Amino acid sequence: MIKQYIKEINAELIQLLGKKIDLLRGVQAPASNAGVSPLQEIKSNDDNESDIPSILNQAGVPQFVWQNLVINCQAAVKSRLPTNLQAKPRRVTIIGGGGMMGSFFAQKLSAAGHQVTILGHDDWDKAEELLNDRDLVLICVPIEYTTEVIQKTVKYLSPNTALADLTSIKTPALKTMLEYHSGAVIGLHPMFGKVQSFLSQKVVVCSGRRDEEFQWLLKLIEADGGELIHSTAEEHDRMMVAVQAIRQFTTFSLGVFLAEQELDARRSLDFASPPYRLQLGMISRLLTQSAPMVIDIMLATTESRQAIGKLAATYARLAKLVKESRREELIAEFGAIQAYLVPQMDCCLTESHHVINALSNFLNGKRQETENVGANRGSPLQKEEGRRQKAEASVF
Ligand SMILES: O=C(O)C(=O)C[C@]1(C(=O)O)C=C[C@@H](O)C=C1
Repeated sequence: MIKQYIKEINAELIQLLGKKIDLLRGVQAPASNAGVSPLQEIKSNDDNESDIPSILNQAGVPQFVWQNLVINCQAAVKSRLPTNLQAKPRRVTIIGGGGMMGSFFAQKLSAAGHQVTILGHDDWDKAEELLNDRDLVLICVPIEYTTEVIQKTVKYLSPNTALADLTSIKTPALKTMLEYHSGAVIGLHPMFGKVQSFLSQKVVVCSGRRDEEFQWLLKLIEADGGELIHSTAEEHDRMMVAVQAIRQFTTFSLGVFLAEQELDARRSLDFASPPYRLQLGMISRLLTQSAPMVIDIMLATTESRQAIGKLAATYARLAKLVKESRREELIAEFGAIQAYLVPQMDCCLTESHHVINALSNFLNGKRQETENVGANRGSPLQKEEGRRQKAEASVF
């Protein structure tokens, strides 16, 4: 009885969500002659959202449930943007297509109807066949081999083949591609590790030559919800000092330090605040990446090596203040970064609230699961309650 009722509610919810997503897709349309797009119209009407907290309250729906729904609807709207991907199937070879990023691109390109071949490191005897007459060759090998592989690859390419690479440092790769290949060239850097789709992920695009020959590929990324960031290779590499080298060094060195201290990480998690959990999460994530890639990103440019050296000097200066208990000076340091960084980073604060909310939801789900399993091991009464909770959870 209850099961049937929940099924009906689910069906109603799904229908309504479908309606909302379709409607939002419709309002993504550009501005009409009157000059205001439907999306601008919705955004300008703040009253739309102002009564939501009280409606949620009356219905007994926690705020986070609603927030997650809103975010996921927005993601669905983006990922379902109409595309013209079916236009023309391309012949693509991915060099290094067996790695995480290479196989991600291989899967996305195949799913969009393109003919994808992989050239792995043991396949160079078949290079002639695998690289000849391609629309696109995508180089996706570790940073340390990129330049060498580009030089090896171009010998097999016709000027009609477009050449792109996905490496994390763009200046040397783009320079080598332009120097050795006379056809279309572009440098791409997907700013993510393991993901299921391009949704809300950024891909940096560094123009090389005849960008128009890559439009079908860039559209494919956008149609899957990705965001393209156009930049020169030099600007990209400068930005990577903060975005990658410094951040990875900070995470890496914290990991090294915690291991040196023989931290009982598992036990510490029993006491963990959400930010501490996230910090350990970042270390774990770093450790799933390839060690040479992480280290090569830190060593990539003179600027990144120098910046890491300066960071160490800042640590040393602040550590001295801490060691000597110079409280007022440390508070002044805090004030200085508040004044400089806070006005530039308000969106990051909001995002951190979302991440922490999502983490709390996830942990809550896990705790309920454990309690259910525990209940299954208990008395007949506890077992019955456990079964009931489990059945409810699976129906929903
Ligand atoms: O772990 C992640 O999700 C990452 O974003 C990985 C990450 C990064 O650390 O910035 C690693 C290397 C790539 O060049 C891009 C992204």
